[in-house]
Amino acid sequence: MIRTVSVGLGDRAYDVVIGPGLIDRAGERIAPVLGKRKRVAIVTDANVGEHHGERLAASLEKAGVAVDVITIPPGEESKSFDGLSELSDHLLALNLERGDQIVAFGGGVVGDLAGFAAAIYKRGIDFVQVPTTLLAQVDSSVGGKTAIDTPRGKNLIGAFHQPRLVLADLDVLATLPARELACGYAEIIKYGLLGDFAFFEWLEANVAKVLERDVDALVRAVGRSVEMKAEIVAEDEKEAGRRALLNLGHTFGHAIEAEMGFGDALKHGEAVGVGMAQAFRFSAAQGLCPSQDAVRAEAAIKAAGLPTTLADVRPEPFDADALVAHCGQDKKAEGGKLTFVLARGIGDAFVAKDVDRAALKAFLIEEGAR
Ligand SMILES: NC(=O)c1ccc[n+]([C@@H]2O[C@H](COP(=O)([O-])OP(=O)(O)OC[C@H]3O[C@@H](n4cnc5c(N)ncnc54)[C@H](O)[C@@H]3O)[C@@H](O)[C@H]2O)c1
Ligand SMILES: O=C(O)C(=O)C[C@@H](O)[C@H](O)[C@H](O)COP(=O)(O)O
Ligand SMILES: [Zn+2]
Repeated sequence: MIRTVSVGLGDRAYDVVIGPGLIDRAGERIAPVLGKRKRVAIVTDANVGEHHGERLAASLEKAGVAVDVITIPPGEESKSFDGLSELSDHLLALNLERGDQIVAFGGGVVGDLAGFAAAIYKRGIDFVQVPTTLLAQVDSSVGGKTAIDTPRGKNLIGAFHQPRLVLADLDVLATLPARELACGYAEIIKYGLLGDFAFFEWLEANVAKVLERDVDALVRAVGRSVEMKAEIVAEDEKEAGRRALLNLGHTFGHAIEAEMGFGDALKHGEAVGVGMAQAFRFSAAQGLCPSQDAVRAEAAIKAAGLPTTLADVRPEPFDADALVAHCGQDKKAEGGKLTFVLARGIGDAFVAKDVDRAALKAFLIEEGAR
């Protein structure tokens, strides 16, 4: 039942271990990647800490690891300059040394924030990811993108910093709220939409099983997602080319998130649901993709209870110019020109450079922005 996927990055290669029962034996797997002093700071949020914190700390201590725990407030708001400042101060107060490590124990918010803190603390220390949301298990814990948000946009301040090990314990998903499970599903179906039609068809048939947390379905869904991400990251770690495909739905999605102010009203996975449906509709409107593929992609995203339109996010229309301006802040933009991930069909995404701003604005107005 345990599946291990390796991220092939030479002397920085690491394993992503997926399966049930990993938290209780995490110490045995984490201790060997630690320095001489075997000391870690677990960074977690209040929800994860309450449900699973003691078990992780006990498992590490049993393996001879000295543990301190730092608990941050749950929610995207923690992925901010203020959140980073508080966390860095806490790490300094513990006097964590360069040979010590951070264990990021939580969803993508904890992973992105703690990973970024690890990248810059005393000019960089190692860290381990123990992802506890479906989204973090299939996506954010793998690949080394770490960041915080600013009011100007999503993940705009950050670093590439790869973890030493990822432990994705499927048992912890038992306590995850259904809304968060759907957010993870958005990033899972992204892999099918961007490059694996057979996986997409399997997801169409098995969406209920994944959302019911059927273990076999989770092993397959998480395993295939991580396998695809690991392969892409190993080929293009710093997003010079193909890695941008993992951004399908994110240029639209991040723009909507920024307009919504990074709160609880719209979660990242939900924004990606809308963004991917928009990427397919925009591709169809540009004559790049059959319109029946856009309809099918949207139906598959909706089947998980995810939003797919701007009106699903809020009744008040979005400002088209503001959305276009956010797209211009996107990290894929080049020479002031917009880059999007578009599709020729389901399972066949590509990177489109120099997307026309007027066409984008007209499309967003079609979509209900004003
Ligand atoms: N670095 C990357 O490659 C990458 C990829 C995708 C997303 N992200 C980022 O990840 C973030 C979203 O992550 P997320 O969706 O995991 O959200 P999250 O970290 O906010 O977690 C969602 C909620 O679930 C709770 N939670 C987590 N695990 C739980 C568990 N096992 N049981 C009960 N409650 C639990 C958390 O406390 C939180 O309230 C966004 O900031 C996004 O930008 C980064
Ligand atoms: O790992 C990647 O590469 C991704 O694009 C994965 C995305 O799901 C993730 O949300 C990522 O943080 C977005 O990256 P960004 O560079 O657009 O901030
Ligand atoms: Zn994402």
